[in-house]
Amino acid sequence: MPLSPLPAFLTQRHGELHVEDLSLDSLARAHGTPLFVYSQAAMLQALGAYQRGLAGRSHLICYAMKANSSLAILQTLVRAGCGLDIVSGGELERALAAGCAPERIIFSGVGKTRAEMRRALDVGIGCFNVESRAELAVLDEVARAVGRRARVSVRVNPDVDAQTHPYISTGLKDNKFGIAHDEVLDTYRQAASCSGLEVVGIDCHIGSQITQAAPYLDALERVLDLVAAIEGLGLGLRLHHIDFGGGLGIDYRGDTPPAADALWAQLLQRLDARGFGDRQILIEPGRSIVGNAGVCLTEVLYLKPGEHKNFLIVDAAMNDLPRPAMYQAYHRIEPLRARADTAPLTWDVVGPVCESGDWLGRDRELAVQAGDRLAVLSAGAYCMSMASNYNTRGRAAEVLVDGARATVIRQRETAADQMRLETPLP
Ligand SMILES: Cc1ncc(COP(=O)(O)O)c(C=O)c1O
Ligand SMILES: N[C@@H](CCCC[NH3+])C(=O)O
Repeated sequence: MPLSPLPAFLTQRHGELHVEDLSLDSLARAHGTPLFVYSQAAMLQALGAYQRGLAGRSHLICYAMKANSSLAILQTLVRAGCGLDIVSGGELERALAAGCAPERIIFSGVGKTRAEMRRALDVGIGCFNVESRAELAVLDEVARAVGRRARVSVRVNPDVDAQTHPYISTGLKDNKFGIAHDEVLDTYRQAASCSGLEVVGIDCHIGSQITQAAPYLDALERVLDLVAAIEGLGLGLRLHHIDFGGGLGIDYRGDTPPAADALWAQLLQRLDARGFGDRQILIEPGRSIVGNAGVCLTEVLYLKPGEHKNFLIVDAAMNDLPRPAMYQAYHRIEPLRARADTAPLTWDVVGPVCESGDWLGRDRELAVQAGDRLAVLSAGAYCMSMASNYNTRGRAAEVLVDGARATVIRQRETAADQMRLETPLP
């Protein structure tokens, strides 16, 4: 697949890669590597495409914070009008710390605990996206015990093939997510009979890194069929909102997902044609907001040319950026400074972690020397939020760029930080 032009926030100036108005090499020198650098303008621009697409409609864009849950990024998006989609008690606390109004928080996930439910009810979140009948019963019990009614939406599994990596497809019968199509009406009957619950919506999320409009259109038709059936049950149910989940893909390697505004123009047309244009629309985008707004900077430690393979050993690794190891994902890799004095060679870009799966890119043509720095592109989503301390490596630092201003939004983690919660034996 041919590579696309660089994302708009990355430009080549005088042979150096810049993010907005700042040289990435200068940022790497100032803050060390590995370093995540995010462009505020890029994420606001991505959000803007959804806001344009849904303008004039009652809607709530709940950024799926699992994609990147940095407090500063959450604040940026919340201040720009986002609600948040959370999947754990930890994310709930972060969402509140970032200043998100509780009623603009929705809670997804198949394994919510009673304690998480209680806390979410105490602060008054907007909606629970319930994923099983057993969860519905527990939520009812917890809500009654604390004297509240939980607003619920049932996450349906529409059995639509999102045509994405099997690990990130969620809307097929074989996936653990959502309530099977055939059980949806009974689930709404159950919900309607629970005094601790208030039915407010329906929800569906079919997967991630979806690069075509067709799966969304299929899912929409199925969900609307269900809305009609639910409201026809004679239980007096009227669904206030319809949540279409997230999942829109980004360009990693010449991928061409539809633009959010264009996709929504199509979806809204169908929604209106089916007579449901008056419902509030919720969406839960993650990757498409932050994915291409971030890069991970890394320094070349050693060149290790070999008979069969040339290895470029860099200081970022699978613990910082797990997507290649987990999904064989492709992330474009670019030198921060162009080099005229070195012939390009084909390299496997690998990290220092003791696993053969610790690679960031394979067979990459690069002209580099030890000490050079590289940018791993499309690293704004599911990189830092999936980072670990494997090999007792500290998590990377993070910088948010706004024009010519760079703000350190997370310090580099030290070994002492990692040991803070442990109790050594006497
Ligand atoms: C329930 C739910 N909502 C939203 C998202 C966000 O997806 P994406 O980052 O692909 O937009 C996910 C992740 O796939 C999810 O599981
Ligand atoms: N972690 C996945 C996306 C998971 C989406 C959450 N359901 C990725 O990096 O592509």
